[in-house]
Amino acid sequence: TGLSRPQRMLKAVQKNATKGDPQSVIAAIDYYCRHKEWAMNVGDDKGPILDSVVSEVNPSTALELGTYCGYSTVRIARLLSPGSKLITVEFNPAYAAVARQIIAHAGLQNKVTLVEGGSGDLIPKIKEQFGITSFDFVFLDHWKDRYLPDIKLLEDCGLLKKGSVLLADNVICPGTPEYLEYVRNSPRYKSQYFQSYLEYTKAEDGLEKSVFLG
Ligand SMILES: C[S@@+](CC[C@H](N)C(=O)[O-])C[C@H]1O[C@@H](n2cnc3c(N)ncnc32)[C@H](O)[C@@H]1O
Ligand SMILES: O=C(c1ccccc1)c1ccc(O)c(O)c1[N+](=O)[O-]
Ligand SMILES: [Mg+2]
Repeated sequence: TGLSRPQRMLKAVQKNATKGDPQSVIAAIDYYCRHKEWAMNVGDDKGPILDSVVSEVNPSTALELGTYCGYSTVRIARLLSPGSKLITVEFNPAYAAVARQIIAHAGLQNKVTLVEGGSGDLIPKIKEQFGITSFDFVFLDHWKDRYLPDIKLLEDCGLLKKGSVLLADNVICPGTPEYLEYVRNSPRYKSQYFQSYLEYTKAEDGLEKSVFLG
């Protein structure tokens, strides 16, 4: 049956992107997904919004839930200051294998720790395994029904502090109604919606930025 979609994406990166150049990796993936075959990367409409929030927060510690092929991992890691760390979580081993190669092609492997496993299993182990006391920034982009349970888990594990920023993809399409209701009505969060488009399409989608108030 040949190569998988992630493997075809990896080939496009290896063919068209310059090793050690994150911007060319991002451009190669966006070109492939816009002109050859759609894939569920945050993409080049929402990507600049992600970039602006990451740059504003300038996190020392960052967490990404849902790696897939590593597109948003590269977007985030390329903006991190020296010594900052991004942990990204992916429970599909085939996707994780492709992501490692794409992250390496961008030359960002020293800034990124890719953990294979489920977010629900990993989050409670983060403090002991990585010596991280809290996250400055969290990008939520895994299965949409996991957003709410996982932020509650982050709260309960004491991994959020006053000022921690959560940025959630797909709050309109496919949609995350329970998560939105929670962060928009909880006194513990200050939320803001950034309207955009579902990656590589004209459908509406957007990102929700929520600041933890402690
Ligand atoms: C939309 S894709 C991630 C896209 C990526 N953030 C980007 O923008 O390039 C969602 C990914 O989350 C993974 N995933 C879903 N639920 C998960 C969970 N509970 N723990 C870890 N990975 C999960 C899926 O296997 C899939 O690769
Ligand atoms: O759920 C889908 C989906 C549903 C149906 C078919 C393909 C993808 C999706 C669509 C756009 C996203 O940005 C995204 O993060 C996801 N996801 O899987 O997490
Ligand atoms: Mg998404």
